[in-house]
Amino acid sequence: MIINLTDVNKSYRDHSVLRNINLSIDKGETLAIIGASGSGKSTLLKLMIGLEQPSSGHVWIKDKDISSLREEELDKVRLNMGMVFQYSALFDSMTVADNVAFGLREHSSLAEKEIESIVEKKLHTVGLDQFGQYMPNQLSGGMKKRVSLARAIAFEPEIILYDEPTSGLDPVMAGKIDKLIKYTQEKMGVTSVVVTHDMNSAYYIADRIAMIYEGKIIAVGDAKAIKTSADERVQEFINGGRII
Ligand SMILES: Nc1ncnc2c1ncn2[C@@H]1O[C@H](COP(=O)(O)OP(=O)(O)OP(=O)(O)O)[C@@H](O)[C@H]1O
Repeated sequence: MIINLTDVNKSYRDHSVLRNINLSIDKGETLAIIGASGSGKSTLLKLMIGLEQPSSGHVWIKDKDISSLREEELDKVRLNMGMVFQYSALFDSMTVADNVAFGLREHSSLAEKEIESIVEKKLHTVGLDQFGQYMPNQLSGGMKKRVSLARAIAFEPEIILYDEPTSGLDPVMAGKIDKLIKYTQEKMGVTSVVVTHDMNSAYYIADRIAMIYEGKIIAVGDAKAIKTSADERVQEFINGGRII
Protein backbone atom coordinates (compact mmCIF):
# COMPACT_ATOMS: atom_id res chain seq x y z
CA MET A 1 0.00 0.00 0.00
CA ILE A 2 1.13 3.54 -0.68
CA ILE A 3 -1.19 5.46 1.70
CA ASN A 4 -2.17 4.06 5.08
CA LEU A 5 -4.15 5.79 7.80
CA THR A 6 -4.26 3.98 11.13
CA ASP A 7 -6.59 4.92 14.01
CA VAL A 8 -6.76 8.53 12.86
CA ASN A 9 -8.78 11.03 14.87
CA LYS A 10 -9.03 14.72 14.12
CA SER A 11 -10.65 17.35 16.29
CA TYR A 12 -10.73 21.11 16.10
CA ARG A 13 -10.88 22.18 19.75
CA ASP A 14 -13.69 20.01 21.13
CA HIS A 15 -15.28 19.41 17.72
CA SER A 16 -14.52 15.87 16.57
CA VAL A 17 -14.32 15.87 12.75
CA LEU A 18 -12.82 12.45 11.95
CA ARG A 19 -13.13 9.40 14.16
CA ASN A 20 -11.14 6.21 14.17
CA ILE A 21 -10.23 6.24 10.49
CA ASN A 22 -8.44 3.16 9.18
CA LEU A 23 -7.91 3.25 5.45
CA SER A 24 -5.23 1.91 3.16
CA ILE A 25 -4.84 2.65 -0.52
CA ASP A 26 -2.85 0.46 -2.88
CA LYS A 27 -0.34 1.69 -5.38
CA GLY A 28 -2.06 2.49 -8.68
CA GLU A 29 -5.52 2.46 -7.12
CA THR A 30 -8.14 5.20 -7.49
CA LEU A 31 -10.20 5.69 -4.34
CA ALA A 32 -13.22 8.00 -4.32
CA ILE A 33 -14.33 9.51 -1.03
CA ILE A 34 -18.03 10.39 -0.83
CA GLY A 35 -20.18 11.83 1.91
CA ALA A 36 -22.41 14.74 2.83
CA SER A 37 -21.20 18.31 3.22
CA GLY A 38 -19.28 18.69 6.44
CA SER A 39 -18.74 14.95 6.92
CA GLY A 40 -14.94 15.38 6.91
CA LYS A 41 -13.87 14.55 3.35
CA SER A 42 -11.61 17.56 2.72
CA THR A 43 -10.08 17.18 6.17
CA LEU A 44 -9.18 13.59 5.30
CA LEU A 45 -7.49 14.76 2.10
CA LYS A 46 -5.57 17.47 3.99
CA LEU A 47 -4.29 14.87 6.45
CA MET A 48 -2.99 12.78 3.55
CA ILE A 49 -0.84 15.62 2.25
CA GLY A 50 0.20 16.91 5.66
CA LEU A 51 -1.71 20.20 5.48
CA GLU A 52 -3.33 19.10 8.75
CA GLN A 53 -1.98 16.81 11.47
CA PRO A 54 -4.11 14.12 13.11
CA SER A 55 -5.04 14.68 16.77
CA SER A 56 -4.11 11.02 17.24
CA GLY A 57 -3.16 8.14 14.96
CA HIS A 58 -0.81 7.89 12.01
CA VAL A 59 -0.74 8.81 8.34
CA TRP A 60 1.76 6.77 6.34
CA ILE A 61 2.84 7.78 2.85
CA LYS A 62 4.94 4.85 1.66
CA ASP A 63 7.43 4.28 4.50
CA LYS A 64 7.08 7.71 6.13
CA ASP A 65 4.72 8.56 8.98
CA ILE A 66 3.94 12.12 7.92
CA SER A 67 2.07 12.88 11.12
CA SER A 68 5.42 13.30 12.87
CA LEU A 69 7.62 14.78 10.14
CA ARG A 70 9.35 18.13 10.28
CA GLU A 71 8.42 20.63 7.56
CA GLU A 72 11.54 20.02 5.40
CA GLU A 73 11.00 16.27 5.42
CA LEU A 74 7.33 16.75 4.70
CA ASP A 75 8.23 18.89 1.69
CA LYS A 76 10.25 15.98 0.28
CA VAL A 77 7.29 13.63 0.64
CA ARG A 78 5.02 16.22 -0.96
CA LEU A 79 7.20 16.38 -4.06
CA ASN A 80 5.84 12.95 -4.82
CA MET A 81 2.25 14.15 -4.46
CA GLY A 82 0.10 16.42 -6.58
CA MET A 83 -3.02 18.16 -5.38
CA VAL A 84 -5.90 19.48 -7.47
CA PHE A 85 -7.80 21.89 -5.27
CA GLN A 86 -11.53 22.51 -5.38
CA TYR A 87 -11.17 26.04 -6.76
CA SER A 88 -8.12 25.25 -8.93
CA ALA A 89 -5.91 27.56 -6.81
CA LEU A 90 -4.04 29.02 -9.77
CA PHE A 91 -1.90 32.13 -9.46
CA ASP A 92 -4.03 34.78 -11.17
CA SER A 93 -1.08 37.01 -12.04
CA MET A 94 0.80 34.25 -13.90
CA THR A 95 0.15 32.79 -17.34
CA VAL A 96 -1.15 29.24 -17.63
CA ALA A 97 2.33 28.03 -18.66
CA ASP A 98 3.98 29.74 -15.68
CA ASN A 99 1.40 28.20 -13.36
CA VAL A 100 2.24 24.73 -14.65
CA ALA A 101 5.98 25.46 -14.47
CA PHE A 102 5.84 26.96 -10.98
CA GLY A 103 6.62 23.84 -8.93
CA LEU A 104 9.36 22.74 -11.35
CA ARG A 105 11.05 26.15 -11.12
CA GLU A 106 10.77 26.13 -7.32
CA HIS A 107 11.73 22.56 -6.56
CA SER A 108 13.84 21.17 -9.38
CA SER A 109 17.16 22.04 -10.93
CA LEU A 110 15.90 21.44 -14.45
CA ALA A 111 17.03 23.86 -17.14
CA GLU A 112 14.43 26.33 -18.41
CA LYS A 113 14.31 24.55 -21.80
CA GLU A 114 13.45 21.25 -20.15
CA ILE A 115 10.80 22.93 -18.02
CA GLU A 116 9.23 24.49 -21.10
CA SER A 117 9.16 21.12 -22.82
CA ILE A 118 7.48 19.48 -19.80
CA VAL A 119 4.91 22.30 -19.61
CA GLU A 120 4.13 21.85 -23.29
CA LYS A 121 3.65 18.10 -22.87
CA LYS A 122 1.45 18.43 -19.79
CA LEU A 123 -0.73 21.10 -21.42
CA HIS A 124 -1.08 18.74 -24.37
CA THR A 125 -2.13 15.89 -22.03
CA VAL A 126 -4.97 18.01 -20.64
CA GLY A 127 -5.97 19.30 -24.09
CA LEU A 128 -4.86 22.91 -23.61
CA ASP A 129 -1.98 23.14 -26.12
CA GLN A 130 -2.98 26.57 -27.34
CA PHE A 131 -3.52 28.18 -23.96
CA GLY A 132 -0.06 28.51 -22.41
CA GLN A 133 0.02 32.28 -22.74
CA TYR A 134 -3.53 32.84 -21.45
CA MET A 135 -4.16 34.23 -17.99
CA PRO A 136 -6.34 32.13 -15.63
CA ASN A 137 -9.16 34.70 -15.66
CA GLN A 138 -9.53 34.14 -19.43
CA LEU A 139 -10.39 30.48 -18.87
CA SER A 140 -13.60 28.64 -17.99
CA GLY A 141 -13.88 26.73 -14.71
CA GLY A 142 -13.29 23.42 -16.44
CA MET A 143 -10.18 24.72 -18.22
CA LYS A 144 -8.82 26.01 -14.91
CA LYS A 145 -9.27 22.56 -13.40
CA ARG A 146 -7.36 21.10 -16.33
CA VAL A 147 -4.51 23.60 -15.79
CA SER A 148 -4.50 22.62 -12.14
CA LEU A 149 -4.24 18.97 -13.19
CA ALA A 150 -1.40 19.78 -15.63
CA ARG A 151 0.42 21.47 -12.74
CA ALA A 152 -0.20 18.46 -10.48
CA ILE A 153 1.24 15.99 -13.02
CA ALA A 154 4.22 18.18 -14.00
CA PHE A 155 6.40 16.41 -11.45
CA GLU A 156 5.07 12.99 -12.44
CA PRO A 157 4.01 12.32 -8.86
CA GLU A 158 3.05 8.86 -7.68
CA ILE A 159 0.00 10.20 -5.85
CA ILE A 160 -2.60 12.80 -6.84
CA LEU A 161 -5.27 14.07 -4.48
CA TYR A 162 -8.34 15.73 -5.99
CA ASP A 163 -10.83 17.85 -4.03
CA GLU A 164 -14.15 17.97 -5.89
CA PRO A 165 -12.60 17.98 -9.39
CA THR A 166 -15.93 18.01 -11.22
CA SER A 167 -17.98 20.30 -8.99
CA GLY A 168 -19.53 23.24 -10.80
CA LEU A 169 -18.83 21.78 -14.24
CA ASP A 170 -21.32 20.84 -16.92
CA PRO A 171 -21.66 17.07 -17.57
CA VAL A 172 -19.48 17.14 -20.71
CA MET A 173 -16.63 18.97 -18.99
CA ALA A 174 -17.02 16.77 -15.91
CA GLY A 175 -16.69 13.76 -18.21
CA LYS A 176 -13.46 15.18 -19.66
CA ILE A 177 -11.98 15.59 -16.19
CA ASP A 178 -13.01 12.04 -15.30
CA LYS A 179 -11.26 10.74 -18.42
CA LEU A 180 -8.11 12.63 -17.45
CA ILE A 181 -8.19 11.16 -13.95
CA LYS A 182 -8.48 7.70 -15.51
CA TYR A 183 -5.68 8.54 -17.94
CA THR A 184 -3.30 9.44 -15.10
CA GLN A 185 -4.04 6.07 -13.53
CA GLU A 186 -3.84 3.95 -16.67
CA LYS A 187 -1.00 5.67 -18.54
CA MET A 188 1.03 7.09 -15.67
CA GLY A 189 0.27 4.53 -12.95
CA VAL A 190 -0.76 7.30 -10.55
CA THR A 191 -2.51 6.50 -7.27
CA SER A 192 -5.47 8.84 -6.85
CA VAL A 193 -7.74 9.87 -4.03
CA VAL A 194 -10.75 11.82 -5.24
CA VAL A 195 -13.20 13.63 -2.98
CA THR A 196 -16.45 13.97 -4.89
CA HIS A 197 -20.18 14.53 -4.60
CA ASP A 198 -20.65 13.23 -8.10
CA MET A 199 -21.71 9.58 -7.99
CA ASN A 200 -21.44 9.11 -11.78
CA SER A 201 -17.87 10.26 -11.54
CA ALA A 202 -17.15 8.00 -8.54
CA TYR A 203 -18.55 4.94 -10.33
CA TYR A 204 -16.57 5.71 -13.47
CA ILE A 205 -13.15 6.52 -12.03
CA ALA A 206 -12.88 4.60 -8.78
CA ASP A 207 -11.63 1.11 -8.03
CA ARG A 208 -13.10 1.55 -4.56
CA ILE A 209 -15.41 4.08 -2.97
CA ALA A 210 -15.27 5.04 0.72
CA MET A 211 -18.25 6.76 2.31
CA ILE A 212 -17.78 9.04 5.30
CA TYR A 213 -20.70 9.73 7.60
CA GLU A 214 -20.27 12.12 10.52
CA GLY A 215 -16.51 11.63 10.54
CA LYS A 216 -16.51 7.85 10.29
CA ILE A 217 -15.98 5.56 7.33
CA ILE A 218 -19.21 3.57 7.15
CA ALA A 219 -18.66 1.74 3.86
CA VAL A 220 -15.76 0.88 1.56
CA GLY A 221 -16.01 -1.18 -1.58
CA ASP A 222 -16.25 -1.24 -5.34
CA ALA A 223 -19.14 0.40 -7.19
CA LYS A 224 -21.26 -2.74 -7.01
CA ALA A 225 -20.75 -3.13 -3.26
CA ILE A 226 -21.71 0.50 -2.67
CA LYS A 227 -24.76 0.32 -4.95
CA THR A 228 -26.00 -2.80 -3.17
CA SER A 229 -25.03 -1.72 0.37
CA ALA A 230 -27.63 -2.62 2.97
CA ASP A 231 -26.76 0.53 4.95
CA GLU A 232 -29.62 3.02 4.66
CA ARG A 233 -27.27 5.97 5.06
CA VAL A 234 -25.35 4.83 1.97
CA GLN A 235 -28.53 4.28 -0.03
CA GLU A 236 -29.88 7.66 0.96
CA PHE A 237 -26.66 9.41 -0.06
CA ILE A 238 -26.17 7.69 -3.41
CA ASN A 239 -29.82 8.18 -4.32
CA GLY A 240 -29.67 11.87 -3.51
CA GLY A 241 -31.88 11.63 -0.44
CA ARG A 242 -34.50 9.64 -2.32
CA ILE A 243 -34.88 6.22 -0.77
CA ILE A 244 -36.13 3.93 -3.53
N1 LIG B 1 -9.68 24.60 10.26
C1 LIG B 1 -10.84 24.23 10.83
N2 LIG B 1 -11.18 24.69 12.05
C2 LIG B 1 -12.34 24.31 12.64
N3 LIG B 1 -13.23 23.46 12.08
C3 LIG B 1 -12.94 22.96 10.86
C4 LIG B 1 -11.74 23.33 10.16
N4 LIG B 1 -11.72 22.67 8.96
C5 LIG B 1 -12.87 21.94 8.92
N5 LIG B 1 -13.59 22.12 10.04
C6 LIG B 1 -14.89 21.47 10.34
O1 LIG B 1 -14.77 20.11 10.10
C7 LIG B 1 -15.96 19.57 9.54
C8 LIG B 1 -15.63 18.82 8.28
O2 LIG B 1 -15.17 19.72 7.28
P1 LIG B 1 -14.67 19.24 5.85
O3 LIG B 1 -14.31 20.45 5.07
O4 LIG B 1 -13.65 18.17 6.00
O5 LIG B 1 -16.01 18.59 5.29
P2 LIG B 1 -16.35 18.10 3.82
O6 LIG B 1 -16.96 16.75 3.96
O7 LIG B 1 -15.17 18.22 2.93
O8 LIG B 1 -17.47 19.15 3.40
P3 LIG B 1 -17.82 19.80 1.95
O9 LIG B 1 -18.34 18.66 1.13
O10 LIG B 1 -18.89 20.77 2.28
O11 LIG B 1 -16.57 20.40 1.39
C9 LIG B 1 -16.90 20.73 9.35
O12 LIG B 1 -17.82 20.73 10.43
C10 LIG B 1 -16.00 21.94 9.41
O13 LIG B 1 -16.68 23.04 9.96
